[in-house]
Formats: sequence, structure tokens, C-alpha cells
Amino acid sequence: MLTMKRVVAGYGGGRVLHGVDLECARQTITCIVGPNGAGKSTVLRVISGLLTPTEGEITVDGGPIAGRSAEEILRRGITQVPQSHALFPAMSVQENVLMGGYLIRRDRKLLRERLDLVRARVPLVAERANDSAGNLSGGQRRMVEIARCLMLDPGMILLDEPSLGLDPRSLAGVADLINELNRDGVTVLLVEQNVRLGLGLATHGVVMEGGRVRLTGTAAEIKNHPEIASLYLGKEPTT
Ligand SMILES: Nc1ncnc2c1ncn2[C@@H]1O[C@H](COP(=O)(O)OP(=O)(O)OP(=O)(O)O)[C@@H](O)[C@H]1O
Repeated sequence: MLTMKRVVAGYGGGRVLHGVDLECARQTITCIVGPNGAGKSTVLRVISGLLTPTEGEITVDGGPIAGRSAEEILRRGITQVPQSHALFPAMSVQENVLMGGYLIRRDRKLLRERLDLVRARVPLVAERANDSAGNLSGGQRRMVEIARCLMLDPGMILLDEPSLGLDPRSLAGVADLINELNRDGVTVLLVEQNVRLGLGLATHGVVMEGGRVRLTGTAAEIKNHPEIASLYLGKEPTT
């Protein structure tokens, strides 16, 4: 579904990605892991159009998206869940979620249908509809941040460190939501510092280092790769 070939990108003339190749098949969950500064978040930014690659190809279902605006890419069904603290704290949960439907705001009927869909998918959105987003716990905020992205009924969601700052119970809730969305047909690409959690959730893993992809495989293969197991998981491979 999503393919990146030899993608080069950076900030202000400095290169961060030095020719990244990546593939995410439809309805997979791919987790990118790697040390700080490896370029993981930058990969998400070039896919969502927040950063324009200087070289290489990015295609979705065969159609090129590299160099397209963030809005065009959103319209193609790819949405990035922003990093934490992305909600407007003084606005209600429902108002925050409705902001995710900005691109379809003129079609009131569709907006209503989508809101109903999101309320069904993420019950918290219905339960706390009128509460200020600022009154939610960290885990609840993360759920609403994800729910907001669902207003455009995306085929693919990009998540940058969904586990950041969450306690174990909230983490389990967020992981369940990601799994449910995936079961409903959403392709997921996430970046995770919590390698155990990320690879536990994922079907596929990608290891990045120094702006390049060093290893790819099923999540089990990456988890059990001798170097990954000792470097990131602090243990010997399990099989
Ligand atoms: N907006 C920016 N302007 C300039 N340089 C940036 C910017 N964002 C990231 N960088 C630099 O790009 C490199 C890769 O950053 P990126 O955030 O993609 O790494 P990462 O693998 O996600 O690591 P981390 O877990 O630390 O976020 C780093 O050296 C970082 O300092």
C-alpha cells in the first residue's frame, strides 16, 4: 500500500534521511525502532507531507505522494496523529474530535455520520463528549487524539510515540484501540521508543540507524534478532 524508495530528506539543507526504503502492506502494523536521531519521526513527516523529500519516491496504492501538500495527503486517507498535548484543553472532547473533520466540514451529513462512527469506535468520545479535554487523563487524551484523526476515515494512520508518558493501564487501552482499528482495516505505521510495546503490537518491524533502514522483517523476526534483543530489549532472543 505504502512504498518509499531511496527517500532523502532533511532540515535546512542538512540531510537526515539518506535513502530510505520502506514498505507497509495493507492492514499491517509496522513499528519503526532505532536510536535517538535515527530519523524515525522524519520518516513519518515525509509521508504525511509535513516535510518534502529532496529525492526518492513515495507512493500510496501506486500513486505518487512525495512533494504533495499535507492536505492532499490527508485527502488520500493518510493521517498523522500528532504528538502529545495536541488537544485544545478548553474545548470539549466532542469539539476537539470535530476539528479532525475540518476537511469535510461543509458536508454536515457526512460529518454527523463520521462523528457517530468515531463515537462507536472510541466510546470515551461519547461518554465524555461535553467535558473539557483539559480534564482528561493522559491516556484519555491520547485516545481522543487518535479518535480525532478517525473523522477522515483514514486508510492509514501514522503514530509518533503513542506510549509517551502513559501509565501501563492507559498503554493497554491505546494498544487495544490501535489493534481494533487495524482489525477494521486501517494500516498503521508507528514509531516507538518503547520497543517491547511497539514490536509486541506490530506485525512488522523496521530498524533505523543513521537515517537508513538497517533491518526489516516480521515483528517476531526483529524481536528475536540477536542484536535487537540485546540492544533494545535487554535479553537473549527467545527462540
Ligand atoms: N525541525 C527540525 N529542524 C532541524 N533538525 C531537526 C528537526 N527535527 C529533527 N531534526 C534532526 O533530525 C535528526 C533526526 O530526527 P528525528 O526526530 O527524525 O529522529 P528520531 O529517530 O525520531 O529520534 P527521536 O526519538 O530522538 O525523536 C536529529 O538529528 C534531529 O536533531
